[in-house]
Amino acid sequence: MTKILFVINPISGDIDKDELTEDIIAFCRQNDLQADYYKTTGEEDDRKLKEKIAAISPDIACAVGGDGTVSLVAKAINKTGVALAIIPQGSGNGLSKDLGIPQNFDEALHLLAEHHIMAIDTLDVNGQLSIHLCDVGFNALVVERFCSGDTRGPGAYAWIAMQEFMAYEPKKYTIIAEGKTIFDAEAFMITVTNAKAFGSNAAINPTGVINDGSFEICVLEPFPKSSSLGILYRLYTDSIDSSVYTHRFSCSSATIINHSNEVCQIDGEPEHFDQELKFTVQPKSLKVVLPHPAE
Ligand SMILES: Nc1ncnc2c1ncn2[C@@H]1O[C@H](COP(=O)(O)OP(=O)(O)OP(=O)(O)O)[C@@H](O)[C@H]1O
Repeated sequence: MTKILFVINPISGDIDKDELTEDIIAFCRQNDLQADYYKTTGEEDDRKLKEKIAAISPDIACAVGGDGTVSLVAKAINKTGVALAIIPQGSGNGLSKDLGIPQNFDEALHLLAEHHIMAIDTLDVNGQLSIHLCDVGFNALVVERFCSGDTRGPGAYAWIAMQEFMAYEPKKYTIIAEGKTIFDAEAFMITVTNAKAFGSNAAINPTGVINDGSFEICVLEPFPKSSSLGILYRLYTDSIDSSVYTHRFSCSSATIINHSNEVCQIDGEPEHFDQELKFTVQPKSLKVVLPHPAE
C-alpha cells in the first residue's frame, strides 16, 4: 500500500484547507492509500517535518500549499528517495505549472492514485537546494520587499514591482562558467534555472529541460524603459530570445560574482550571501509525481 504524507499549509493562497482535507481523507480511503498528515505552523516546520519523515518513511510527500510549502517539502525529502507530489494551493505555484501538474484540486489529487514518477534535476546554490528558479537583481529585490510586507497574492507582487521598477539601477555581475568568463557587465537581473517559467507564466527560459543535466543562466541586460512592454510581451509569448537585451547560457556549474552584494531569491525566498554565488546542477536528484506522459 502506498504511504503518503500530506503536508498541508492552512494559510497558503488564502484558501481554507479544512474541506480539502476531508476530501483528501475520503480519496485515500477509496483508493487504498495509507495517509498521514503534517499541518504547517510557520514555526520550525523544517525540523519538525524532517523528524516526521524519518519516523514514518513515506513513499510520497505531498505538498498542499504554495511554492513555499513545495520548497519546504523538497528540502525535507532531499536525498531520502521519497517522491514529491504537489496539490497546488498557492498564488504562484511555479514548479507545479512547469511540471504540467494539474492546477485543479481534484485532478491533482487523482494523480496520487494514477501517476508516473520522474527524477528531475535540482540546483545547489551555495549549499542550498533550489528546485525551480533563483535570481539576483530586480526580481529578487521585489521578492524581498513582497516577503517582508503583509499583503499576499499576485496583485501585491505586481504593485511592488511597478514601484521598484521606476528607480531601479542595474548592477555589475561577472559570470564564470566551466572556467571561462562568459559575462562581465551590468545586468537588470540574472535568473538561474532548469525550468521554463515563473509562477506568473513569464517564460524566462523557454527551452529549459528539467532533467537534461544542465541549467540555464538567463541574463536580462539594462534596457531603456521604452522597451519594457516589448520585453514583457516576449516573456509571455515564449520569445524572450528575440530580445536584443537577453542572453542565455547553458552549463552544469557556474559562479556569479555579485559585485554589489545584491539580494538573491531561491524559489521565492530572499537570501543574502557573500559576493560569490556558486551553482551546481544535481542531476535527477528529486523524484516527482507527474501525470502519465501523453501517448
Ligand atoms: N500555520 C501557519 N500560520 C502562518 N504562516 C504559516 C503557517 N504555515 C506556513 N506558514 C507560512 O506560509 C509561507 C509559505 O506559504 P506558501 O508559499 O506555501 O503559500 P503562498 O505564499 O500563498 O503561495 P505562493 O508561494 O505560491 O505565492 C511560509 O512563509 C510559512 O512560514
